[in-house]
Amino acid sequence: MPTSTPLPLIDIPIPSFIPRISSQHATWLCTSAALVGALLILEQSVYRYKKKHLPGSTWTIPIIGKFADSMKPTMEGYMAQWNSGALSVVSVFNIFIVMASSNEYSRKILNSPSHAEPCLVNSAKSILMPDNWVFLNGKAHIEYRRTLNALFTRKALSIYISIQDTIARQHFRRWLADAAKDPSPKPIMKTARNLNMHTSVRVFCGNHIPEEGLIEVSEKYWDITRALQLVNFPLALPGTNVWKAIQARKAAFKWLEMAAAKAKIAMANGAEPECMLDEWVKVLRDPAYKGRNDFSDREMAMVVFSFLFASQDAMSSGLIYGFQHLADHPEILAKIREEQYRVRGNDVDKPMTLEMLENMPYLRAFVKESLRVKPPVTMVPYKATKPFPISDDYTVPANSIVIPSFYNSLHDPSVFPDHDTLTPERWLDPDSSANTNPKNYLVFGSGPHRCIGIEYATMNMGLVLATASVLMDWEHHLTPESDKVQIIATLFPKDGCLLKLTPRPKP
Ligand code: HEM
Repeated sequence: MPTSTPLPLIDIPIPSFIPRISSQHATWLCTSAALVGALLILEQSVYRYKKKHLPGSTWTIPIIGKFADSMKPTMEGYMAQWNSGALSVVSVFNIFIVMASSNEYSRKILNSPSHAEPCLVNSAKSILMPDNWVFLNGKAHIEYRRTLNALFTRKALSIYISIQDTIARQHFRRWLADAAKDPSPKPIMKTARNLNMHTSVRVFCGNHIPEEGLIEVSEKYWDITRALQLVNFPLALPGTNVWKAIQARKAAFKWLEMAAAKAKIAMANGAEPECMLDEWVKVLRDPAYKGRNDFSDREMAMVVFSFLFASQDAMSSGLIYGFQHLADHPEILAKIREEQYRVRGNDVDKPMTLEMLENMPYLRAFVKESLRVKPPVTMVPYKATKPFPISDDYTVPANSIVIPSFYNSLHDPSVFPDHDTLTPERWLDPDSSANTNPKNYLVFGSGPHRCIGIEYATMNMGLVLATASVLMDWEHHLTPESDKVQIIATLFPKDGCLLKLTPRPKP
């Protein structure tokens, strides 16, 4: 019997300082080793079976897979993966991941709700709360989202734009005052993030949140960004990123719920809407409105929080690269300014309106192009809910993660000649390949989960950069890291974009 057969190991002379292993122990050790060995072989076999002919490592590192790479993602690493094939695979902690890099496959994933649905990073459910609308799918998601469309109508956007204008000017005054005290170039990572957070909180909640609430939400938000990394320690133990993010969400919720309650009171008292929550309550109270109208303060807070969650990092990334691109391309900045002075009639104090923005095609083309060259979101994880026949010769196994990536679509040389060059003009010619291939523009995704905040996001980027261009001059202090990308949920210049700001004389 194998259990009673003396094992060669036991016959080897053992140094006296090593405790002698009894035959029972040895059997136990051998069985365990055999079991571990069998599991490791099984792990490799399952990986190879799922991988089939797709590019990717032939073997996966036992247990952890590509965990080390995913802890410190780099653009170069992602690009190597995307360029290895239109579909390629990796495995992290035995989670089988199919990466799609071509326009065809990326769009197919985004537009196949019966086979794949968004799967935010593991930590998202504990941060956003499991009953947040962003986790809905199918019909329930479509219906919920329809009610939220009321928050992004032209009427709603015209309320938001005046708040955005006021806040951008306040921040630029502060930026210039700080630069006057210390004129050395400073990274705009933090200042641009603060501007965005301030804008979002006031657009979403108006003055229903006091200044101290705004400060608390802004300061704690970085904890949420950190917990959004693709890979994080999964348990929310005290001190971990996810735990800190949950504390930040609790603090934000306190203020957001209060704001929802105050908006309801203000609208019941006949006030005019001054922010998104007001506008939402007003729509719900309209006798002509036929949809659901029983939104609790908590549910409204969850929606507003989902918008903050979805927008803060992407908007900051877009804005920071907007400043960097303009500084590095003075000829483009000059054209933006020319358009600004013309549309504003040389009055740089004139607040921006939707009508003015509509008369600034060059600005809009620049925003679109800047987001194309450096898309804030390069990919969105989805999960295959059942076997997903994505191509003629490959079916994504059920429960795998399947990640459409946008970078190759946005840098496809056949659609965007000179794809790495920032050329706003490509959007001004209706017959350009950029305009005749709108399906390649995946900056905001595609399909049922396509970004709901597109109009608001592009309006905000345009307004901030345009207003900055007439109030300030900025010089980019180049470092060896300026053109390198760091990925903190979204893309940022590795050196944080160091700018030297000075006030710009009025025309
Ligand atoms: C430059 C800024 C932004 C970028 C690049 C961006 C990009 C994206 C992308 C790529 C998606 C996933 C789409 C998909 O799966 O097909 C998304 C979803 C979403 N975005 Fe944005 N976004 C931005 C700003 C905003 C803003 C300002 C808001 C809210 C005010 C917002 C709210 C959302 C929401 C709620 C979703 C999920 C929609 C759903 O599941 O139905 N985003 N965004």
